[in-house]
Amino acid sequence: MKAVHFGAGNIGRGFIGSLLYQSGYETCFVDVNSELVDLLNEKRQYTVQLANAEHEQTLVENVHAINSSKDPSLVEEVIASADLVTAAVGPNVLPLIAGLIANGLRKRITQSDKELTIIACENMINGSTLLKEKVYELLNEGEKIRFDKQFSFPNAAVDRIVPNQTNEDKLMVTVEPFYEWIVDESGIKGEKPPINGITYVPDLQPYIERKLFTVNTGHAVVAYFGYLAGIRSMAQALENKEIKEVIENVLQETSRYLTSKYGFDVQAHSEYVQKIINRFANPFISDDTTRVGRSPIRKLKNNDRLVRPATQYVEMFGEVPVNLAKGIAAALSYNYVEDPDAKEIQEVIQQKGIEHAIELYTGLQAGTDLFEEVNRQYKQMAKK
Ligand SMILES: NC(=O)c1ccc[n+]([C@@H]2O[C@H](COP(=O)([O-])OP(=O)(O)OC[C@H]3O[C@@H](n4cnc5c(N)ncnc54)[C@H](O)[C@@H]3O)[C@@H](O)[C@H]2O)c1
Ligand SMILES: O=P(O)(O)OC[C@@H](O)[C@@H](O)[C@H](O)[C@H](O)CO
Repeated sequence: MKAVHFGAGNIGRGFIGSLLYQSGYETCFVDVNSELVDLLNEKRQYTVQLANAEHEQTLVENVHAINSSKDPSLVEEVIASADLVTAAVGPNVLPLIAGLIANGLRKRITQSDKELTIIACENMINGSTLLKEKVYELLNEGEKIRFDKQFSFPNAAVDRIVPNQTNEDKLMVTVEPFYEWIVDESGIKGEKPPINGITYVPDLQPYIERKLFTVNTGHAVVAYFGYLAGIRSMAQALENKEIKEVIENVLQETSRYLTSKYGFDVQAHSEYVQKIINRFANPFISDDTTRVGRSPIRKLKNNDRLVRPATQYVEMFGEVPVNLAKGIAAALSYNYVEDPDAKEIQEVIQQKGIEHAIELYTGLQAGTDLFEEVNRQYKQMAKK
């Protein structure tokens, strides 16, 4: 079986590539990083190391790579004959790979009527749907009808902490032992991709919200408060009593929303939350607050990990989640100059004021209780 995976980065090699290999796939990575592509083609294998006391290592074999900036037509060819296409490039990059996927699928329909599943493995709600929309924007009406018959873009939730890598071996990836890959099975055309480790569910919404509004909400809050406290290590940030308290309070709010909305068992959910906080503190993993806090404009969007659970909470309980509001204020305060999003937010705040920035980045309306709470918390933080 042949898989094409866009993005040979942390999660691409450390999680998706590894599971694909264990499931019998030969994987072609597609990336724009020449160094990575060349190394993958030279070695044809890489090591995944677990961040635990044993530092267990496994070899991932049967891999090669294509540089899509140099050889786009090769990418289209491999898509035409693939058994699976996956991507983990970041939500903002999905539109940039849509053209290659559209052309690869166009080529495929001239060669066979075999179905194909395309899965975006990004930290966002409806990632594959976004990718599909971007692909379909490039099609004519006839192609859309044909694509609908043959291709599916099921949404997914992926969970495994893979920090930025500092290993001497540039292909080796250190990953946490835990992983979860949940895929929406409704609408898959043909056979569900046989991947050991995927859990197929009939409705992804509870799972993606549970993951994004627990793992990623909690992670982002620790990252922003950690950075603001001058701490660069995620594990160290969690040793700070105030930050630990903030994350616990924030996750109590998201837990109240998630258990009420989806009926998750309260005790089981509380264990899930505790397990996640322990994962963040894994002493064998070295993760940076600036990786976890990266791209705050994306993270502040109204359907992402901070604002979405907050607005849902207001809608469901008629109360303002003050801790989530504090997390949003911390994201707006994040002033790491090497992050282009953080830099832009700080410039907008300086030039146009915090009220303008809250409206612009979160979509919250001035005058609403949530907006005013974020504004109040931001100003309180700025005084410190
Ligand atoms: N690292 C994690 O812990 C983790 C866990 C779950 C989900 N994710 C999600 O996976 C996605 C990737 O995250 P990551 O941490 O692996 O990032 P990363 O930066 O390590 O990897 C992204 C890769 O995509 C490549 N890329 C960029 N533009 C491209 C293009 N046009 N075509 C092909 N490749 C391109 C980059 O060169 C890089 O190798 C993000 O959406 C992230 O939220 C990450
Ligand atoms: O990848 P991002 O920027 O959306 O979020 C940063 C981290 O929270 C994220 O990469 C986690 O490590 C991952 O989602 C764990 O499953």
